[in-house]
Amino acid sequence: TTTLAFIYKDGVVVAVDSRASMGPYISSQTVKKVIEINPYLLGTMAGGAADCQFWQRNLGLRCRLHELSHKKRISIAGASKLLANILFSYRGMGLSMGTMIAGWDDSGPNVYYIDSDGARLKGQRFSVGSGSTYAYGVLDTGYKWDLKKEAACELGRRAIYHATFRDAASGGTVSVYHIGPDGWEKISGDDVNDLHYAYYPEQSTQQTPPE
Ligand SMILES: CC1=C(C(=O)N[C@H](C)C(=O)N[C@@H](Cc2c[nH]c3ccccc23)C(=O)N[C@@H](CC2CCCCC2)C(=O)[C@H](C)CO)Cc2ccccc21
Repeated sequence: TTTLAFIYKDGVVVAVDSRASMGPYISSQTVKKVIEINPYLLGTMAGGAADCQFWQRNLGLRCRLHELSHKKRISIAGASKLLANILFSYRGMGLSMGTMIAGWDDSGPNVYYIDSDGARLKGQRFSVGSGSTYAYGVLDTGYKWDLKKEAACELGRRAIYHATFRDAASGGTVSVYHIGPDGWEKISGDDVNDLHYAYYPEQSTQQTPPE
């Protein structure tokens, strides 16, 4: 898996791949690794599939209960704390999760990294999963705080693409989301093979060979 999220001047970019694996076997090329907790909050998933899916859904339920009892949407800090506390309570019991909680609240764009060891970090750029080292190489090289929205989304897309090229446990499609003051929107979903030939047209067999 390769997932990433970063904040910049105009919001938050979240990008993920869609491969699930069981050892060397690719068990799926079409899994969703972004959970839409509410219109302003996204969660990303890496690690044990069942653990991620169960606890992120549980987080969504608890965020909704918070909203109903406080008549106000939960902050990103608050949502990430709910998840961090429950994972901490299960520490040492075998959960395996590396997730990011990203969104826009009164304090603007926010992203937190939370994992099953009990870590909870607020930050500007994170990448989580087996392909994260490759993604960081692209992300850290191309990042600027005042990127335009188009360029920010393309940076996220390219970082995940390059990770899927090198990491056998990442692949399928690259999904890119953007979170702004009006909430999240899905920007794109591209098959990594299409992206490959878009980035390296000279390798495509479709074109006429050079003279
Ligand atoms: C086929 C399949 C799933 C699957 O292959 N499950 C296996 C057992 C699983 O958990 N795979 C993990 C890797 C793994 C296997 N055993 C483990 C024990 C501990 C920790 C990790 C693992 C995985 O693909 N993880 C993904 C993220 C997942 C993908 C599925 C959606 C939720 C996030 C990754 O982190 C990368 C592929 C790198 O492992 C999960 C799933 C959900 C929905 C629809 C289909 C599937």
